[in-house]
Amino acid sequence: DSGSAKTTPEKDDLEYLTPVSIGTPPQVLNLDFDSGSSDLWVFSSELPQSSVSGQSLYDPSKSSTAEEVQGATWNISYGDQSSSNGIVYRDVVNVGGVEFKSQAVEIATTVSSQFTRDTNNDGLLGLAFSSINTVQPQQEKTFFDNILSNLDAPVWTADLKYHAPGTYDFGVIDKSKYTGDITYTDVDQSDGFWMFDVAGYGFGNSTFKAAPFKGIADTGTTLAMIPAEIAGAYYRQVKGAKLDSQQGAYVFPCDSVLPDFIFGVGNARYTIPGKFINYSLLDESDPTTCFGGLQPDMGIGFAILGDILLKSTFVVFDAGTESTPRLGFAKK
Ligand SMILES: Cc1ccc(-c2noc([C@H]3C[C@@H](O)CN3)n2)cc1F
Repeated sequence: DSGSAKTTPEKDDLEYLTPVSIGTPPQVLNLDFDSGSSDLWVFSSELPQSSVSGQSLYDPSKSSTAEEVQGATWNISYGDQSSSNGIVYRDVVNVGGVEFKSQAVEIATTVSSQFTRDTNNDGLLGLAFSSINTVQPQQEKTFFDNILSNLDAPVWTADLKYHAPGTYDFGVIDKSKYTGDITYTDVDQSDGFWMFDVAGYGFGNSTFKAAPFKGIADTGTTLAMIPAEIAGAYYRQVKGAKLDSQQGAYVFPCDSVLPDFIFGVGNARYTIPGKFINYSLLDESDPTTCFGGLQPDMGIGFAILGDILLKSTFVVFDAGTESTPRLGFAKK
């Protein structure tokens, strides 16, 4: 098996939404594929109307193949303190033509206000390791883990783009989506994330600094949260940049020319164009102040390499053969 699904960015590339078919007849929901978590959960007909604002709802009672997982519940919270919880069904799930007949579909009976406000986002599809799936009393597997044995290759890939649709592929590495070689690096899955070593960094007219740090590849995070001292050194190159104490984030004049940011994987070097790092207006009411795509990590012990970084490369999430997972990066 192999398949490919188009993923479309919301405004400012805040998140990328991918159509997923669930049930019989298929109910299509647009999900946020998140390599930083491991639950597939959806807005559902079980939610109170006050929690729904335009999202598509999965209704298991309308699917002839839906089966409730008796007694199972789930409860998850995300980096930004948003959260959701509910009960569990199993149903047919199809992503880009790859199908699994008894995927755990976690239906939300509660969602926090951030999700209610996110009107085009019908739920999340977790692609981190199944060890951090939140279903109790018995953990469920991610879609990737479930389809793995049927895939032509034990991989899924992310080709996210700046202000344009990209693709998530399963079971195939599409050579038309990258240039040059793929550089692979080992993954430490012990925290359930795609965690790897960034070899170092450089920006503007500075030379590359071999200063390794750990980070997770997180398609569900919009920005790139990097070690505070590196973020500080980067924004010192930007005239008028300052750490907005209220936001705990760097802002700068919107007409700033931002330097490119180079990051290393092994011996390879990849460039995040400065244009990507001029992420968005801080506030729609002030057209002169902009918000940075690179921000300091909150001292959690590892960087969170989200879409700002991932969209500058072609990324291979490889489960490996002797279950030694690895990440591959290529230019595009
Ligand atoms: C409203 C909303 C809030 C959060 C998220 C969200 N999705 O993935 C992540 C990151 C952070 C880490 O938790 C795992 N990956 N955050 C999505 C939303 F639509």
